[in-house]
Amino acid sequence: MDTYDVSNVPGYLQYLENHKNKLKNARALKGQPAMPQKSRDEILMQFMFRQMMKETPSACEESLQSSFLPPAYPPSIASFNDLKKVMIKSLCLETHHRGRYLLLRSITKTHNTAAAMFLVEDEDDNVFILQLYNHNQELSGAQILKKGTILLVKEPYVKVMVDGEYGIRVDHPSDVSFVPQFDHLVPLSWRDRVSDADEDAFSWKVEGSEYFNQNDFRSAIQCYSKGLETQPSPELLVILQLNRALCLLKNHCFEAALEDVEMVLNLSEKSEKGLFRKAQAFYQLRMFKESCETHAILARHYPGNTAAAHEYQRALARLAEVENGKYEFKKMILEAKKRRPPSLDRGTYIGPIAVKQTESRGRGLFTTAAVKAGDLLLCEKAFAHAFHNGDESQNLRLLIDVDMNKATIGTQPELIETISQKLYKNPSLIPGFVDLHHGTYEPVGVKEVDNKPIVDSFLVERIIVLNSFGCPLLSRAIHIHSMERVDDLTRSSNRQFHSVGIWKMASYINHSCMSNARRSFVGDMMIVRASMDLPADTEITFWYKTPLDCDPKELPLDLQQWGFTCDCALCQDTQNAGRRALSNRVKFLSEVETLLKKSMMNLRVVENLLLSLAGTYRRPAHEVPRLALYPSYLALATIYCSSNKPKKAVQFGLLCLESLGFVIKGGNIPRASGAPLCVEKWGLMTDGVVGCWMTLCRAYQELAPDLSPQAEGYARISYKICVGEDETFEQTYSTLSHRTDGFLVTAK
Ligand SMILES: C[S@@+](CC[C@H](N)C(=O)[O-])C[C@H]1O[C@@H](n2cnc3c(N)ncnc32)[C@H](O)[C@@H]1O
Repeated sequence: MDTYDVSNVPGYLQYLENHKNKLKNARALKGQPAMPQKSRDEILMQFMFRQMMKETPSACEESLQSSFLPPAYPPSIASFNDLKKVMIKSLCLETHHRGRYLLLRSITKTHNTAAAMFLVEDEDDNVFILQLYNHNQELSGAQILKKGTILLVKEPYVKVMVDGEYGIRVDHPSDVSFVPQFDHLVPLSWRDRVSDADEDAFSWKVEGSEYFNQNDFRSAIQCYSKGLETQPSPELLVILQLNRALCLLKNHCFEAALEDVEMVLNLSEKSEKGLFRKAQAFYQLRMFKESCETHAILARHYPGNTAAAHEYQRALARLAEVENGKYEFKKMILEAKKRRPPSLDRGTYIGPIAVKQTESRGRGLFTTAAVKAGDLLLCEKAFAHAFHNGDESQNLRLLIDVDMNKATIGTQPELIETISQKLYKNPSLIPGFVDLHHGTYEPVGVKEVDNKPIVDSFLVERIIVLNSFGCPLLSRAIHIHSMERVDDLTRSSNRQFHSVGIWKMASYINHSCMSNARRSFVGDMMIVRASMDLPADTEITFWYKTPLDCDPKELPLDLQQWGFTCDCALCQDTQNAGRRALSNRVKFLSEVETLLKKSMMNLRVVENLLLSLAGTYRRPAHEVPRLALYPSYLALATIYCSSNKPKKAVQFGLLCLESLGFVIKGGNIPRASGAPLCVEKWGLMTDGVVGCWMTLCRAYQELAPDLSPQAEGYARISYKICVGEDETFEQTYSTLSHRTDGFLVTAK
């Protein structure tokens, strides 16, 4: 949703086709020996040269990096004990070596491009390229793969890579493990020291702490684990377990950290560090209630621990957000502007909504109580978010997925990696994530093997394709941008974004062009508000793609990517409209748009054309919105308001809202009675609606001053629905603005 899909853009389409051809040619080599007929030195020289060339971008080289997804293959679900060792010399091309494992040692440093890539050797001294996908963040900083790192690859997949080289490709995090030097699998010739037998728990603790001080948490964890195996004294056991818990926290393995501190607290229930780390692990797992409960015990026993007291306050604030849905949105906006990535430390509020089975759209999200337009339904922290800072091409990638016939530009590869690693490190999150819609993809159905979770990165990718949202840094900025473009009639809200994320609860919302809710973003928080009054037990829908800006003939929208066709009233009506009515609609619309772009125009001619355009619709607008009309009505309302014809401004302002499906009472001039202005039914919500209400507010000032603040009130609700909050309304709109739609050009 709102991602940069370039699958049908000619240049990329060609790219996709070329890639498919390469895959076809590669498949023809299936089963042939993979080991190159070159000496070890030749391979090494060639590898280094290629990496050097990749690191020195030439002037003509495109800055956009590509990631290619091969046809999906399942992760290994074999137990290590059932696997036999295979050597490089026996590997075959385009083959998944099921029932086998490779023990490898890196002989070069890592080159982190789309994948972490390096040369490895086996015990026969044969060398080969290894590509580890979804490991870049894991293998960065102090944890970068050093020369001499030992790895075990389960059921290795050997591929002809895009550049024609041969290599082992690992996609699933659970298919590879980093083997400590002292593991019994490691041959003596690969060890720095001959034996670790004499090392005691204390030595392991010292060694672990050295790694910790270098921020190499993976190696530190290995040392502390080894120390724990050597029957340490009770004091040392607690230290090793606490130290390992800290490293696990730093390495984002929050569940394992929790297990360690529980062990400590079983031995010593008042351990200050144990309680503190437990509270931190719960916080990171977003279990704020449990975190607060642990903090309460900590505060009782250690009232002087100021760091813990500070974190307790933080956990209490999160809990309040989760329970009450009260957020300081202005503060969040400032934070989102400053923080990179804009990851906000906030809790998720789930309003009066619940997931339920629908009749024909799988599961959907429903209201559990009646709500009003503008009410907060959901304010959700991203499960994972990959941010792209618009100015740099740094983490921007072209992702080619041959299975799905899809090419996207954005941060999708980073998101696949972030989620794959998050699940691998915190397996309790797997069921909730893989419950998300994944179409026809068949998961392996095995949760763990040898006490390690199985993570399928292709399943992760498929879930991302079907459930991810492209998102701006701030929806408010997008709103401002669309209001600044006064000359653009449509003020497009059909946007595509390079940043992408997964919001699990929002993923259950189905699409309808006749949407009744709208999403907006502040950093990595998604805000979903009702865009109309909804009774209890109503299915909540929003746009995967907006129907507002498309050519009338483009309905029903192309939603093929999600595997369904929209059958809302709008799409059905367009399909039933008949060719003649549709081509007339297109013709009149184009004529009106051309006229409205001119600096001098005959407004009577425009009005007559709009009457003809309205005549192409058969059903009333409150049943089927008249999308081709609303931008022109809005333009006329603005023109009449600024040329001091408030009556006409009211007429066209109301027509604009009615064309979007609104039913408004008490707004017409002359007034039939002194009845208040009242929206009896809300229509489709687009950014322009805010300006339309503000134009009405201005026009009523002269004609019916009591209606003016009511129109402003509706502008405020509409603003809240569009940008997620109304705390910044006064910074953005004012009745004193020199613009008739109240927009403040100084809004930032
Ligand atoms: C993000 S998921 C929405 C939740 C999903 N219905 C579920 O059961 O998890 C997107 C998928 O929902 C289904 N869907 C969404 N809107 C639909 C609609 N208007 N009509 C039919 N299916 C729809 C499609 O299968 C689509 O790929």
